[in-house]
Amino acid sequence: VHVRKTACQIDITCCSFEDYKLTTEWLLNQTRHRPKVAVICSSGLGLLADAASNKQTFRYQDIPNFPVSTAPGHEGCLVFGTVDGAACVFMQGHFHLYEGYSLCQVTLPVRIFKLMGVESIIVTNASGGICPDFKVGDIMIIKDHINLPGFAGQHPLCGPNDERFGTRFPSMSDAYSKDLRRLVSEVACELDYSSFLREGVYCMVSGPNFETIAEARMLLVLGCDSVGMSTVPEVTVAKHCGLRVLGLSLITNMVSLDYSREEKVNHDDVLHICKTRAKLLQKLVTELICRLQQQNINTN
Ligand SMILES: O=P(O)(O)O[C@H]1O[C@H](CO)[C@@H](O)[C@H]1O
Ligand SMILES: Nc1nc2[nH]cnc2c(=O)[nH]1
Repeated sequence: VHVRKTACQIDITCCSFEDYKLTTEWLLNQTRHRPKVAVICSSGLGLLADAASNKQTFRYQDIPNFPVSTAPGHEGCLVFGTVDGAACVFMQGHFHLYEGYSLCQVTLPVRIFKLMGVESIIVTNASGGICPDFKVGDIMIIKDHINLPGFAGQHPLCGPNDERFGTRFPSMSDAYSKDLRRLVSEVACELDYSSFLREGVYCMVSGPNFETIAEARMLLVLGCDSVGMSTVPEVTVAKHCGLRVLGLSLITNMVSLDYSREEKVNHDDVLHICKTRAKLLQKLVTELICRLQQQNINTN
């Protein structure tokens, strides 16, 4: 990992292809698992990894080049295992801009997964509901996103493009795989989740503060259904390097759009809702992985 200057002479911490390779080879030497599916577990959802068997766990601090999780509710472990025979890797906790990491560091694990042979990535997060029809505890399949930090130049693909990962100008109109969205909807219906299953647009803000009411109203006008401080960089880098992506967002609170509302969101409440809904999400994710294993979908 080294510091380099971009064209606009801002120092950013960046990884070279050799850095990614070094970490990938280190992991491949430490584990026999060869995952095809990666799951990024959000704030308070590390439990998703509990469904795996034959687990092998690495602390982020022990993995070369890996950042460490500093956000509360993020365990900071990489867990390899099998779900119904399918080899998977789970990130218990991910990284955020607000922790002070560069977007290159935030997205480093995604490229390592790609080099390890992962084909599909399931990204989960906790978010605040903007769509007035949503309720706390809903699970939103992410149909699309708005990359607000990206509009301001905080974009994980800024800087020299490495063609070994993907093209300079990737398409993002199909970032979230239609097949995976259809499959997860089917699985959710079978599990009788329809009453709290939604689909919508996730917006990333950098955080760390929650939204002002004026900001929340702006997001509603922009067409956002929920808002959070993660996911978009990982999804962008995953799509850039050809991974198939599914995004699931747990609505942990409703964002205040009204000055008369006294309730205020806080991270403890976010974590509490994650805890109460984690088992449901775990069932959905594990059932989905089983189905992927059976069907071995090849189209995007
Ligand atoms: O996106 P994840 O990390 O799931 O968590 C969400 O919840 C935290 C705020 O409570 C922020 O990190 C926000 O992004
Ligand atoms: N920005 C933002 N992130 C969240 N993560 C969980 N809830 C929220 C929210 O209301 N706003």
